[in-house]
Amino acid sequence: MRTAHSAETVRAAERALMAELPEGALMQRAAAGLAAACADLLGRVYGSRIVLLVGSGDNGGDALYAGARLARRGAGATAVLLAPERTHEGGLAALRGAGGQVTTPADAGPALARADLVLDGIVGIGGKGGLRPEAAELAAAVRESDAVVVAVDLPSGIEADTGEVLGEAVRADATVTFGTYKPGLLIDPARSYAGAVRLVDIGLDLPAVPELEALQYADVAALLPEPGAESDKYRRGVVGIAAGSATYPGAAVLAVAGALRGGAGAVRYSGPAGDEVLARFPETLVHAGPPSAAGRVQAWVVGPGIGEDAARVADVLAQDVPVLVDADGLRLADPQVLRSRTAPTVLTPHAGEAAALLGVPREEVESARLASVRRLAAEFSATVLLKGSTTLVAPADGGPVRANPTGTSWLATAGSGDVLSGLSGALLAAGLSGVDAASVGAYLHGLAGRRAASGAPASAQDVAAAIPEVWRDVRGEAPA
Ligand SMILES: NC(=O)C1=CN([C@@H]2O[C@H](COP(=O)(O)OP(=O)(O)OC[C@H]3O[C@@H](n4cnc5c(N)ncnc54)[C@H](O)[C@@H]3O)[C@@H](O)[C@H]2O)[C@@H](O)CC1
Ligand SMILES: Nc1ncnc2c1ncn2[C@@H]1O[C@H](COP(=O)(O)OP(=O)(O)O)[C@@H](O)[C@H]1O
Ligand SMILES: [K+]
Repeated sequence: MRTAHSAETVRAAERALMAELPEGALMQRAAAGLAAACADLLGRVYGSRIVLLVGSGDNGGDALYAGARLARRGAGATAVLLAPERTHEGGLAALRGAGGQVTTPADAGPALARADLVLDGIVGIGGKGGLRPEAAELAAAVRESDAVVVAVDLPSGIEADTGEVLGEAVRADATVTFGTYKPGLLIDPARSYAGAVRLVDIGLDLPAVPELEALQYADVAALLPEPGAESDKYRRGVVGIAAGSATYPGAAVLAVAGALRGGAGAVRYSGPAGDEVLARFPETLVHAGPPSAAGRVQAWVVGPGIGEDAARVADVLAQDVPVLVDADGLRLADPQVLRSRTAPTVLTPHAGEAAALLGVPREEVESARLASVRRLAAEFSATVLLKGSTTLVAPADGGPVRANPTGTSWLATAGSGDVLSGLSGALLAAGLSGVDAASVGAYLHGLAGRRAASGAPASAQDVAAAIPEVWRDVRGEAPA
């Protein structure tokens, strides 16, 4: 599991550790890791030209000490000081001692134009609000340079705790972060400014429960359901799909397509698109009546393409089994009923649906995804999966939010959300908790999207068809 902690948590851990270490030792650990990462990226340090963007705090200090280490190995280093009178003293002395030069933002153009590598030490976890004008101009100037840009701790201008980007920010090719990931490094829009992120251990003792986490291959492999010798289709879990309408039969087909690949023992379909579902997937158990009359089901998916059929949504929500509500179902569900359910409920809105549920503009959800998903989970006492460029999953009980690391913008294709709802619903039926079903579903869905697309457009059906391959990959099994 990759874990991320807030700036406040990091500061508390730093204080505790600094009390036990000699003055400056922690910063030296950070600078050593940073310099090593830069050396890797440069390939050859001797003779390379590096520019350090140095703000007024310790983030600038890290850049200066790392620059001094690289200068001692033969790099030409120039520090651009944003606040010459408030620059980290020790760091500046070290850089000068190693033969580094100093300049001002106004005169930085020629050095930036020649640079092989730019180290962004404008601001780290001490940043507040958008970059101030001079820093913002420097961030914009870096974009014009051909140099490799390495952010110190995080790209200056992103909000460490939320992933918001308030105005101009440094666009990095790589970020070297200290002690732990910061939530903003895992959440869009900020994540897309960070490039490849490398974590440098500086010995912090961090709380076991992080603010944010991201599943990795091994975590997902451990959670995937696997039939045992005594399994039958009911023990593996039966997932019910209440989706589709005369107008949108395809949503039913796609949700069933996702569900059939999700590890449940059987898929029941309830709704008016039974013929279309059977034509494509004869293994589906199709029922014409209301969902509650469809027979035994361990979890329901309700909503994709259901049109205005509020009665079908209410019928599903009244059942005392886990329910995943998506698409039209989110609009038709009675909020009071959602809140009062005792079996697990999973809501899977995209930003527009989330905005409608919260009664705020869509842009507000998109710019503050972490706060929005937490608020939804609290307001509806449900696990909430917020779709988008970084899919986030918030548990109903306020625990750590999960950020999905596998997304791809190729998934932004009609019907791919229906596949996700079926897949996650099947995982719910197989016995995973709401948070695990939603986050494992998003993980596999993202990988399947990448696999199906491989650089060219893929349809939602292709995404569903790629799920078995990525399932095998995650479990480390070679294809038969
Ligand atoms: N505290 C520690 O022990 C360690 C800290 N480390 C580094 O120290 C950083 C935190 O240092 P600081 O607490 O000094 O804070 P920062 O250096 O992140 O930022 C604070 C400084 O930036 C300026 N600033 C704040 N918001 C700004 C904005 N919007 N635009 C322009 N300037 C802005 C402030 O005036 C202040 O001087 C970490 O991100 C990390 O890089 C590492 O060296 C590891 C050890
Ligand atoms: N820019 C993006 N980057 C990565 N994934 C995205 C992006 N935009 C959408 N997605 C994903 O694509 C899927 C689309 O789902 P949804 O919005 O419900 O569409 P539909 O209703 O057409 O199926 C979701 O899994 C979502 O997370
Ligand atoms: K920075």
